[in-house]
Amino acid sequence: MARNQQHIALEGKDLTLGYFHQKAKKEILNDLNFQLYSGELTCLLGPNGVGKSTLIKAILGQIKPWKGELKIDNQSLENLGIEELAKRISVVLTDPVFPGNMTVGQLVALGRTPHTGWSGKLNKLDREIVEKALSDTKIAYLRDERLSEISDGQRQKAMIARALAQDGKLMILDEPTAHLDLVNRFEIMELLRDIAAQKGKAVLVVTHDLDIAIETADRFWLLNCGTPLISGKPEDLIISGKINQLLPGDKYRFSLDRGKIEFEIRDSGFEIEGPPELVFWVEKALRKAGILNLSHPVSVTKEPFTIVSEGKKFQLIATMIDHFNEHN
Ligand SMILES: Nc1ncnc2c1ncn2[C@@H]1O[C@H](COP(=O)(O)OP(=O)(O)OP(=O)(O)O)[C@@H](O)[C@H]1O
Repeated sequence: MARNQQHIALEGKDLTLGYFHQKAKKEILNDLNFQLYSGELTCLLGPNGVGKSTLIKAILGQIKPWKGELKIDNQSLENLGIEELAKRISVVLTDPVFPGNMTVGQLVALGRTPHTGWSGKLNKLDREIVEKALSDTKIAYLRDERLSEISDGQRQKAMIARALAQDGKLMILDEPTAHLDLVNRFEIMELLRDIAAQKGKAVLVVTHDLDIAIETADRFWLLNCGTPLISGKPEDLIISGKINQLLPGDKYRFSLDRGKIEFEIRDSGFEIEGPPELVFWVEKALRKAGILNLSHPVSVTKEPFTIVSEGKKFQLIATMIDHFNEHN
């Protein structure tokens, strides 16, 4: 969808947030401006303690902004009651507490509560929506399983199914992939991306999982202490170097070539010849082994992988490092 047709589901204007702590004002975020678009998966990234959860609390109406305004569908949050917010925003928070003997089906049905009232009685449409949420998240087979008897990844999908059944136009998830294995982390994020794209929802995910966020997110919001919120396509933020906002100091840098965080590459004393992708891994292993310069030139060849140094040949980096350590 072209930008000028994109629907702004949530907007923050000059937002300042904080807490009252022991009678003193503790400002956490100031003058934030942002727009969250429908149909997109947006990942909110930033260091520990920068205020990501604080921003989520404000969006959920749990804390009031000290300054500025939050708008949902162009309506000020202040004018929306808690019940109205519950219909518009589906939330998956970290470590939710639900009784272990509750079944997956019952949990997902709870998502309908804002629509059914507290009686919790589901009508035909509610039941259809619950079934659809179970099938969209591919956990219909877990319907009768108890929450205490399924895996963390399955429970996370059940929480997402519950949020889907709630059917808010906005979905907010705080670290939904924490504690999951690599495949499940990808699966959850891809599921969220599909939900955004196919159902036109605005999905905001707080995450520390930079690799997977790069693979799946349509947009990043980068938060850092004392700087404005940076919003953009992950690829644009990588190319412009703005992604390095996540890495204060000069110890680490985001490598444009490799697409991940690395130690800042300073001029090394290495003279290694060969295909760049092999030289890269040899240099990395040497640096990790504390070897920061080589007294002799080294060359690397492919197929079979061979390292040649001082007339000696090594088929493994480990053997070369052992040799180097023994003779230096
Ligand atoms: N209820 C509270 N009262 C006072 N200060 C608080 C409260 N909750 C959080 N803070 C402070 O606000 C700051 C931001 O906390 P927040 O939980 O929003 O950070 P975060 O970016 O979500 O961190 P993390 O990545 O570790 O989850 C921290 O300094 C924290 O100590």
